[in-house]
Amino acid sequence: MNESHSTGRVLVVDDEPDLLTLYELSLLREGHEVETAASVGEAWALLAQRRFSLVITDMRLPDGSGMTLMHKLEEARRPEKVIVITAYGSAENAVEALKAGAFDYLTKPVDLRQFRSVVAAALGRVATPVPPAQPAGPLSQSALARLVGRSAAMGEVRVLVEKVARSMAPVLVQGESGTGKELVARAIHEVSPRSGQAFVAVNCGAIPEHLLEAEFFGYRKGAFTGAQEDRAGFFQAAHGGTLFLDEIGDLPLAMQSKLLRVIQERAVRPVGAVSETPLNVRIVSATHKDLAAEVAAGRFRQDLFYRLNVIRIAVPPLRERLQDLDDICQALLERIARDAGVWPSPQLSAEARARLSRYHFPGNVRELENLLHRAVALSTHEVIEAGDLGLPETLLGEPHVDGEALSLPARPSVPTDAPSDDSEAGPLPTDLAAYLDEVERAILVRALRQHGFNRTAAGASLGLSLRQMRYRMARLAITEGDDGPTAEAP
Ligand SMILES: Nc1ncnc2c1ncn2[C@@H]1O[C@H](COP(=O)(O)OP(=O)(O)OP(=O)(O)O)[C@@H](O)[C@H]1O
Repeated sequence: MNESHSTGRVLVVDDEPDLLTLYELSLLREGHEVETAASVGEAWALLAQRRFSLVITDMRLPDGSGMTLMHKLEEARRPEKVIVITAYGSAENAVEALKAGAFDYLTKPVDLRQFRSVVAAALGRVATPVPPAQPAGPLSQSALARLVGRSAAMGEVRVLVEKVARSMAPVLVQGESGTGKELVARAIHEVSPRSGQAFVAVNCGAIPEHLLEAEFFGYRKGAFTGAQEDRAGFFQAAHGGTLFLDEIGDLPLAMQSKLLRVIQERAVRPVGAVSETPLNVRIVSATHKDLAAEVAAGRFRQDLFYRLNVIRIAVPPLRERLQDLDDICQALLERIARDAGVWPSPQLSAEARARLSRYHFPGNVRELENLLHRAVALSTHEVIEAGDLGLPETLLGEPHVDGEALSLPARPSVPTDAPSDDSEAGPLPTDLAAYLDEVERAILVRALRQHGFNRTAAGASLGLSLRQMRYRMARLAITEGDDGPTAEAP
């Protein structure tokens, strides 16, 4: 691993002399300068004399806890990174330490290979911070800058992004579809010391179940039919950087166990390989689902939830931060115009803005983006009028007051053009599957019509992702040609 070449000055705090010697020897062998302390008091005395690159502390110390030391460092605004060592099975302590800003944690009995790898990760870029990577093309603006919005909620999201970027702690980004979860994940990566390394984004719901293991962990040549050469998986590709696991709630239970193991062991074994390779990957995951409810329903492993949910960033739906609408529209219009080579960028008329602020955006910022794309393409002037927006009249609510959330539209009732649900009196269907398909088809077509054939918005109004919507439309042979063109890019 390339980080193992960075050396630093390390303070190790533990009251067990044998362990202290073990850690010390291991660090000296790696070329680090090491000092040791057996209590919070001793450690603080050493810290008063000099700066360290890293402090490794046991959680339980005779005169306090590792957390005490961390809080003292935080209060004194010291730059030292902290790794805490917790007793086996005390995950709460580890989580508490990560939340308090620890770089990472190790569990007793400490595996020395892991120990070296975590230390290397902590010291990796201390000496020479890498400037944030500037992705090429249309993404050239940093993700944090693209996270537009002056609402308190968005301000909080940006503060959290900058705060959590410093550590290794796993982050779970929660929010409805299209709210900007991936943008938040990218921003965390770009602000972090890992920004010079890879950001690998994976949509967990889009990979066929039988390919998950090979895609995530890679495989060795000959591991299965068709494996003609060694291939790295997402984890290896993200080594040193950040792995973004989008739609984590869609991961099947069997794969959840394997993922948990890799996260706990910090090592990955490609399919067909005999040994594991140590890994240094920061995990950011995202979901539109309520994962706690998924755990309660037995669809998501509690231990994995616990691991991933160390720090949670909630991205609110657009309808709950309509104060951001003007700024987001402006940013999106500038981006759309720039990508299309149009100048100056089109503006929204006052009426168009008022109309947008009365819409509840089931597909959130992505829906707004699609809507503006279409409006720019359709409008013949530099000013986009309300009529260019193609907003369905039926979904416009009351004008919002002071950024209050708008109420959602009523749940769709049973479609009138679907087979009748006259359950008491009518005959039972002779083919239940076909009957239910008809009901589903009618509902989907109705939602699509209501949303001007915008699949994202129609799907969101029914609690479905775009992918699920596409799948259902394909299964039920609902084609775009049937009912008019779709309103969004493929
Ligand atoms: N605050 C914002 N300001 C400007 N643009 C934004 C903002 N939030 C999101 N966007 C844009 O909206 C689009 C959707 O964002 P993103 O893909 O991050 O959402 P998501 O929540 O990950 O969606 P999904 O759940 O469908 O994966 C992107 O083009 C993104 O750049």
